[in-house]
Amino acid sequence: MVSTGGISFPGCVPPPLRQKSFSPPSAFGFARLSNGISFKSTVVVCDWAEKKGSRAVIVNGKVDGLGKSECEIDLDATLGNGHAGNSGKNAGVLSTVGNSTNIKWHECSIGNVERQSLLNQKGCVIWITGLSGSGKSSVACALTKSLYKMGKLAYILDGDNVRHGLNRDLGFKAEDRAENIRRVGEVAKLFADAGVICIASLISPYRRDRDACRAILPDGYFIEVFMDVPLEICEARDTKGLYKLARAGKIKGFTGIDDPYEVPLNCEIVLKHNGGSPCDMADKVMSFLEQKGFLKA
Ligand SMILES: Nc1ncnc2c1ncn2[C@@H]1O[C@H](COP(=O)(O)OS(=O)(=O)O)[C@@H](OP(=O)(O)O)[C@H]1O
Ligand SMILES: Nc1ncnc2c1ncn2[C@@H]1O[C@H](COP(=O)(O)OP(=O)(O)O)[C@@H](O)[C@H]1O
Repeated sequence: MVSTGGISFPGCVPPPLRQKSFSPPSAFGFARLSNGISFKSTVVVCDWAEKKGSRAVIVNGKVDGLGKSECEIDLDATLGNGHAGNSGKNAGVLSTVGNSTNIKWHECSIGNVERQSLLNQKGCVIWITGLSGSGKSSVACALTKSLYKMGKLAYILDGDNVRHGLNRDLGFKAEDRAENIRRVGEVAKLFADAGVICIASLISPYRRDRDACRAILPDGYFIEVFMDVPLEICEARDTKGLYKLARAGKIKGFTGIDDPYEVPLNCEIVLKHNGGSPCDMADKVMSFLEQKGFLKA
């Protein structure tokens, strides 16, 4: 555990920021697998293919020696020539991503670098996770106010609020929670690409779902904040009366009562329950943002 300025960094300290395009998923060229096989492909379509373990789809490509014209691989390698996203070389090439066939990424000459200079800040995702009643929304709001006072643009994606609209079709079983997190993760990524400091405040009880959101962002741009507040304290607060209902068996699958919460293992910031007011906690996140260079272009 490393501690800096009162902020705890359990496990690893996030890597230094790298200016990297948020634009995706298509690249020409030459990829290399972990087993040493190199292959030429006209297009590689994937989610952040340069990340180890990402899925990649080779369209119209040839895996040398195997002669496949279309295949799906686990990419455990780096792409030979990086993103083609802003090179313009892939004009006219259609891709397949998930169930979306024949799609093409469109680039604009105004990109996230230009938006960052406009806003004098770097967009990122601050992902606040913790039990119901742990103080997620309070910290999200306090942080937004502090940023606003500094002239920095932030936007909160609160689990409760997003469930009033975009995610109104989802319940609380594990698959629904996973889809809830996935959608919010994708929306948060768009906000970050827009240059906004996006504060996602959701219980997000499963490590795998949170890690999937981290994986779609450039390294260092997903800042996981764990509200380390014991269940007894959350339950004693019970502002909405939900714990009482859950204990009475009137709400089934309530996180912390009869549904799991997986504590983060390597988050960037831990906010302990005795760490002061929501404003004090927001200050710790502010220091982190300052230190990592997010509060300037
Ligand atoms: N079964 C169950 N378990 C947990 N929480 C429940 C449940 N049913 C309703 N609520 C209310 O929904 C809010 C959590 O929504 P999230 O979208 O953040 O949940 S999740 O991330 O999909 O797990 C949560 O809000 P917060 O108290 O702000 O966390 C609750 O008010
Ligand atoms: N740091 C804190 N210290 C004491 N009480 C807090 C703190 N943060 C939040 N609370 C209180 O706890 C309750 C739940 O906070 P909330 O932000 O709604 O949690 P969540 O969004 O995680 O459900 C509220 O009554 C809030 O005033």
